[in-house]
Amino acid sequence: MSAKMMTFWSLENKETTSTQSSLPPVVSPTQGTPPSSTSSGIVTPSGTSGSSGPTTTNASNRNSLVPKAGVLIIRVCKARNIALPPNVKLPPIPSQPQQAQSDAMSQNRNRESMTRKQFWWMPYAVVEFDKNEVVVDALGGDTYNPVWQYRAHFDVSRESEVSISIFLRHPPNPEPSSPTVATNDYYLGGVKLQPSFSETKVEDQWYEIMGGQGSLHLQLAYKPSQQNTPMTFDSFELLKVIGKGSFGKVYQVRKRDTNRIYAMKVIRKAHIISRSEVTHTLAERTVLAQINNPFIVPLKFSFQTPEKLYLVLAFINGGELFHHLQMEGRFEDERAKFYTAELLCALECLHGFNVIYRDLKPENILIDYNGHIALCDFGLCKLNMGEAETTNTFCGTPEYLAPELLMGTGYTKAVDWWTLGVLLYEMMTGLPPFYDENTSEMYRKILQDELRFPDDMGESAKSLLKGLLTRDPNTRLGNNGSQDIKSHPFFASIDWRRLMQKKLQPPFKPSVESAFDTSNFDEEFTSEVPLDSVVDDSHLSKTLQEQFKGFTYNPASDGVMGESLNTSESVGSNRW
Ligand SMILES: Nc1ncnc2c1ncn2[C@@H]1O[C@H](COP(=O)(O)OP(=O)(O)OP(=O)(O)O)[C@@H](O)[C@H]1O
Repeated sequence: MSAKMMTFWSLENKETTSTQSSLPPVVSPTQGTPPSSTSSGIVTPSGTSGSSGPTTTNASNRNSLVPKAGVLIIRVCKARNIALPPNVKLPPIPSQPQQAQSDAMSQNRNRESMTRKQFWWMPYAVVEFDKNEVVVDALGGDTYNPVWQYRAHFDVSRESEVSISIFLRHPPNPEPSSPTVATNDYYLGGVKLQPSFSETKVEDQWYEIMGGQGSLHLQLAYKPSQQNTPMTFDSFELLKVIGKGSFGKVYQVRKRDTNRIYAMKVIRKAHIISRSEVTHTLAERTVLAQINNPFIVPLKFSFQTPEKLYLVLAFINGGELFHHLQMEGRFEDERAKFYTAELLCALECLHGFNVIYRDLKPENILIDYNGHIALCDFGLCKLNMGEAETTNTFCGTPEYLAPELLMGTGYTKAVDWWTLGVLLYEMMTGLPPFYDENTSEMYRKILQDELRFPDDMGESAKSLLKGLLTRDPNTRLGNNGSQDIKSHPFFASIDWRRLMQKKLQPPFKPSVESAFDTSNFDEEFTSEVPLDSVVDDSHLSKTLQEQFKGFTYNPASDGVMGESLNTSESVGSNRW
């Protein structure tokens, strides 16, 4: 595959939008008619009920039943009668030398003396709430009746499902000298549930394990925040540097009170002002805070100091798609299809909110612990793009630029379908379709060259790619709605409803040891000492500072968690 690609956007080209025909009203997700694209599964038409906002197929809509910010305490107790997937034959389990293998019943009495260990024969659980994942190793029990007795606190900033997935590690390779083959751990099933955000209720129940056998004992309790403490940098401990973008660093951090691990993106105000990027940065914050889609990285909090802006996001620890594609060269068809389908749902959701993403590329796609997609980096997205609206800003990443963007004749949401085609092509072949080391030559190829496919590519993949990589955006597949892409034969095996519920088992699960694990991130970053630099450009004028009004987002102190996508300047509080 090509080297890491840099996003750019032209400074000469001011962000402009023009409307070609009479527009449908630009609708905020919190008011009136729902966004036009409703098939993402997140937003469904609200017209029938006459309600004041979109409703959801699951409880992931933060505009309905929005809980007050607080902490959700989840205790994963134990499971019983778990079964291994058919055809899995395990080697003999070593005799039980460790104390952790003692009888499950003694766990509660004797917990402190036991250690959690990664015995391959003991299932581990991945607990997830709002894309925040905790890996829990067993304390005792056995393969079929593991005991975890683990309690985790999750920050609640919006309504989200709790998901518990149970896995078994692969037994060690009996011939250590043979090359290691990356294998997925065995998935033994899981439980998804909608927690009650009622203060008084403690849920204590056995749940049937779906996608496997047996049942799981869980306890859940929700505590709303008591105080209105503003979030500050000191609420977090910096752990590692995990990435660098054009505007600053991204850190892995630990929130001191709940112990949860997050990604913190730090942006210098002076830097974005000098590059006229304030609008984009505020757009990123607005989109992330508003959109609740299973394949988009959620924003948990944002705050600011006179010098810097801080975005606190769920930490997605399986690494960038770029990292995995680089290691493997290209992906099997099924894997490329799965990622494309999840990304299609993310883009469809953004388009439904009249947002164009504009910067799809393997570097901006993260893989979560279970192997699902999480789209990050909304620094280039464009808001308020109704169906008929065009914009002109020349921005993106050279390899992924759509022809109409290169022509400078204005472009619409359809640019995202072109980039989805480029990405699918790159995942299946290892290189973007019109790749050339010389950028000018690459632009020429994007505009003129015939689209070529390797001999071994299947007919339905070719047909989909031809559709998405159609130069004329008006006849490009997806231009009349994302459903046309979903209905393409290439996706015939995808059950879109189950995909949106994250019920399709990902074809690849990254190897992640714990929530702290950064092994899927570039050592170039993770080896760096994590320090938030002191900057002395704190003399931004009051007028300049005014531009950042509304950036701060801390549901715990704001109290209310719903907000509108179209009012980036007026939401949240201005507290710095
Ligand atoms: N939520 C997250 N979880 C884990 N890693 C993340 C997260 N957000 C960002 N990263 C890492 O940090 C890198 C840089 O983040 P991001 O792309 O948002 O920064 P940027 O400054 O906008 O970059 P660019 O210059 O590409 O626009 C990502 O490619 C990814 O590796």
